[in-house]
Amino acid sequence: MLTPLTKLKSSAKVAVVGGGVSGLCFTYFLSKLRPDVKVTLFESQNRTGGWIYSCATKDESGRQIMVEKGPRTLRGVSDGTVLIIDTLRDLGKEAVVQKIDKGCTADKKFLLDPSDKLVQVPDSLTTALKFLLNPLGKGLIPGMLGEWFRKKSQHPGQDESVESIINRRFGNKSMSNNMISALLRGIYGDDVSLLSAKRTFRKIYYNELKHGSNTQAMIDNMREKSKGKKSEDSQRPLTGCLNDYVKAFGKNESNLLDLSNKLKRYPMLGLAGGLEKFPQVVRNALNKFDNVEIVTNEPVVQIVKHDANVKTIGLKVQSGDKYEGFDHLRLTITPSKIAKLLPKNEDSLSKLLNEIQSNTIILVNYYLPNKDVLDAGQHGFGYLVPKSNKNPGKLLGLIFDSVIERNFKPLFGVDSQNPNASKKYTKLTAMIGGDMLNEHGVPVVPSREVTISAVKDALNHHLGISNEDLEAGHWEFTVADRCLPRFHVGYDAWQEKTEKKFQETYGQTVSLGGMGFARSPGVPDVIVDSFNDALQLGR
Ligand SMILES: Cc1cc2nc3c(=O)[nH]c(=O)nc-3n(C[C@H](O)[C@H](O)[C@H](O)COP(=O)(O)OP(=O)(O)OC[C@H]3O[C@@H](n4cnc5c(N)ncnc54)[C@H](O)[C@@H]3O)c2cc1C
Ligand SMILES: C=Cc1c2[nH]c(c1C)Cc1[nH]c(c(CCC(=O)O)c1C)Cc1[nH]c(c(C)c1CCC(=O)O)Cc1[nH]c(c(C)c1C=C)C2
Repeated sequence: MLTPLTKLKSSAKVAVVGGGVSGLCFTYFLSKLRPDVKVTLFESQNRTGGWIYSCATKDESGRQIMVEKGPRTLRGVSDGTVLIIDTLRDLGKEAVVQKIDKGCTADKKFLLDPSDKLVQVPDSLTTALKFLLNPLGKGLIPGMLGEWFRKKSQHPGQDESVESIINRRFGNKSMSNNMISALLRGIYGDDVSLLSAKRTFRKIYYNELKHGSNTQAMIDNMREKSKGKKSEDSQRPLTGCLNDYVKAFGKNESNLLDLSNKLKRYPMLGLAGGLEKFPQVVRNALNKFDNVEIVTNEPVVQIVKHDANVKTIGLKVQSGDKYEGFDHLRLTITPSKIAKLLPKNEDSLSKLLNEIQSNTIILVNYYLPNKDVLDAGQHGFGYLVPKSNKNPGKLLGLIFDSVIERNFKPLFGVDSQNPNASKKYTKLTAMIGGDMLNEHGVPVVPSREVTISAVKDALNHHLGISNEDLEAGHWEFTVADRCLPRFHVGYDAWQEKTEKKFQETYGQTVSLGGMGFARSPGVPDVIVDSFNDALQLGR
């Protein structure tokens, strides 16, 4: 949360709504910090983990396989990733942590050009030249050369769309229509003409606000670096959440600093057996905590607020049971889902929450045993589809899971320990829709058959995979219904207003977490947010 939280009284009772990674980690950190506090976590499904779902299934020959139906990688440069890895170490599971080496095959990202050809996102002089010669690179050089001279926003400090700031800074529409639209689709599943620059493109936004241009920001930062003593990473003290984490749990600071610096060397990390290993490990630990109760298969349907002289808050669940006497309620579900829980007389708060809708993403997994149908030149992390592509299948992008899995290496073990390294198989995940599914603001989801057929066409056209190989594969279809909040222009202001309204209405008895209220929607970010709020409440 952006707003401060007050320390819980001794032996307080806390309710957590949502058993995704936010709710699990908030519960884990708080119940470790404060064994006197009793935490009850409510999860509507029969499993915890939320969108992190490494699904065990069988291929056409009945062989056990795992397909990711949500996230599969974590970025290396993030305090949240340090918290995840250190928690796995604490729980004796560090062996599952895997890294992707910088510059390895799986670190290559591609964009789909207007003629459905893959073009690698530049990571060298050769790939930069190829990119500039492709229509996707149109406007890049003149845009960058003239950036320093272009006018700043007429309304400094006011939010605007990513498309608006990119077109102004780079003096053309090609950048936002091509590379930028693709990159943001690959995180937010939404459109650059709607996404908030202040929230989703902070660097570009604050560079212009503070330095006048990105070029000037680069010059100023280089001057700062040459002025200041370049202290080695290893000597630079931990700051922010990691510093708090060391103090709160009595961690060895240099040990954590080493881990943080080690992780910064890797663009991505993953877990052997799937990313769901992490929420599973945390869940298993929580099952052994005396001060934690986890209630699954029980959707919370209403928050029960009492009149002013009663300081506690209650919850009603779908079965009709009521749970009373909580000193604090932690909500980790999306804003529009929170709105559904509010008492009937809170229209203004409900209206405010409903201003933020979420996009639906369809995930289609393809698995083909014993054959790698991707050409060597296509091996990489995956590809994204820019706005400039016709894109009849409404593809956001496609992840080459088998390439990632073959390139995973144990972070703490010996490199040779990856059983997939020499395996011949193809595993891909197509992500479809996002804002492209919306008709009058409401997601319209095509059938499994229509969607899989569109993905087959796309794999045939974009990657040259034969119909025979496509028909021989195993297919999975998952609708991640309203999974990603829409971070549109004005989102930061909306969050401040909503948190303030919540505190006016509920005082300190409610806090807001999860993707809608963390700095970014990624797993590391929601975990940092969970730790920070648990620390404020539990300090
Ligand atoms: C397709 C996709 C791909 C992604 N890829 C990446 C990636 O590569 N890297 C990355 O870092 N992040 C990625 N993310 C983001 C990542 O999934 C989220 O950061 C993380 O899962 C958010 O966890 P959460 O606990 O905040 O929310 P959720 O996972 O949504 O958990 C909320 C939980 O609350 C439960 N719930 C809902 N309503 C109620 C109710 N009324 N009562 C009780 N329980 C309720 C739900 O069942 C769910 O279990 C991706 C997300 C999606 C959708
Ligand atoms: C094609 C659609 C999507 C792909 N992933 C997501 C969508 C909508 C969702 C998503 N992916 C990432 C995050 C976390 C972001 C953050 O704040 O850390 C979310 C919500 C991770 C991510 N995806 C890409 C990058 C560069 C990152 C950040 C680094 C990391 O965490 O690994 C780009 C990307 N996403 C997809 C593809 C195919 C792709 C690049 C080729 C799938």
